[in-house]
Amino acid sequence: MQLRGTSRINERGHLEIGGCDTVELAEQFGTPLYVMDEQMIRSRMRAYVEAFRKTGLRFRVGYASKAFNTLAMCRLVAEEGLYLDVVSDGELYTALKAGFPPERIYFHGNNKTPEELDMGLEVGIGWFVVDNFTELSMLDARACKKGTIARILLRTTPGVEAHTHNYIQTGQEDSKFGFDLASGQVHKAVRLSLEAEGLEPDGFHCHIGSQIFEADGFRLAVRKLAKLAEDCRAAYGFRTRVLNIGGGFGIRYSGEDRPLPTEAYISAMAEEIRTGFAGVQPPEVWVEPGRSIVGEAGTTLYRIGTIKEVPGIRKYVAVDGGMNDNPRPALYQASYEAYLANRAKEPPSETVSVAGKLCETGDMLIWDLDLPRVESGDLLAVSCTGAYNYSMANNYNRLRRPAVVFVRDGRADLVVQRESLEDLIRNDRIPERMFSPEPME
Ligand SMILES: Cc1ncc(COP(=O)(O)O)c(C=O)c1O
Ligand SMILES: N[C@@H](CCCC[NH3+])C(=O)O
Repeated sequence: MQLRGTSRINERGHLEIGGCDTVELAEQFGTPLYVMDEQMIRSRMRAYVEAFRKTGLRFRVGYASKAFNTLAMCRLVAEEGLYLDVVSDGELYTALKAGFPPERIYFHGNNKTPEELDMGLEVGIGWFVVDNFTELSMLDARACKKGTIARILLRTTPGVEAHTHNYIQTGQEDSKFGFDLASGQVHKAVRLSLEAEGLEPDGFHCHIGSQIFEADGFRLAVRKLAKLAEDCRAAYGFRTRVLNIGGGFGIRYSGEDRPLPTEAYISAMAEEIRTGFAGVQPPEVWVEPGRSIVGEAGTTLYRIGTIKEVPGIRKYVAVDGGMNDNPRPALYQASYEAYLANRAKEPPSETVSVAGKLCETGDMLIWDLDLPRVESGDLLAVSCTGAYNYSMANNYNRLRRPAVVFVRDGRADLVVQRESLEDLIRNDRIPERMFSPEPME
């Protein structure tokens, strides 16, 4: 059992997070419940800032809010002084409602709608990360119409694709995101944005993948962008002020995962920046981690309900949530670790598989998990659910999305209320014609 952040096992043999007994949290807030270790989130953010400070480079750390975006989370990011990456009007709206300074927000996405561009311009966000030529001209036109100038980064597809354990160099990258580097698309984008009256290009962005465990892919991406920056300086006199290397830093979901320490990723990038910009002022370097800020700080508490044994084959224990609150196992075959929060000191004595409660055979959260003898009513804690769980949760089977609490120093604060049955039908309408007096056949 790996205890992360402020997690520990208390005298009662219960899992405790942020000084709060999880058995009590489950009683107070119900289950399923997302528990977020606030101190751990903050220290993950500070780890990036510290790692960059040591490099001596100018830098910015952004938080990719797609990983977990709520009012309280945006407020926390604001307090920590980070930038915020949003990809929709919904994420932007949440940030603004949380009082996040718009000038520290930047807008991603491969198909921002005209309304989203207008919203960003209206509230004065810091940057748009322009993804394609359609967006380039649309943003220019809309900025001109408003009599303003939009600062932009150009999203590039550098031809580096990183996966958990390795990276590949691709030629003409087949991706829906960004301007392709190999074919020269990005050069055309630089020229167009320099000519555009409503745009001010500040630099480049790339994102090479997610859950990455080595620095080589990031090194190569920096080398490619440094070369691009030099080519654009030589060709158009364009000075790259910002290089955003994206997110994707891996975390440890289970024993096999071996992420590098944050400092190792950042110092590797910094080395490439210094080499790539030798003799000239290096740009400000940005990263935008999501998963590695919140992933390991989240734990989901489930109540175990039914138990079914298929003799000689497998024992299924079912929890009161499933692929609606954590779609990652079903979507990506993601694996998770879990333990009994109410009997955390007991050694494992059986192997079970954890099923969700949804009407899908694929609704399995964990296969072959070693636990003490499980009983109905036990509390299961699944760790590392802070990223892409709440944010990807849905109402399949009309299940209600769980509540979220932030825990810290023995305090538990409800930051997202559990959905109610009423919430589920709030936006439903029955057409008037269905109220017709004629009897239904
Ligand atoms: C453009 C961009 N930036 C940042 C991220 C965050 O990635 P991660 O959560 O793996 O750090 C993503 C998601 O993969 C992304 O698409
Ligand atoms: N949602 C994915 C990652 C995609 C990140 C967005 N580019 C996950 O849960 O791992």
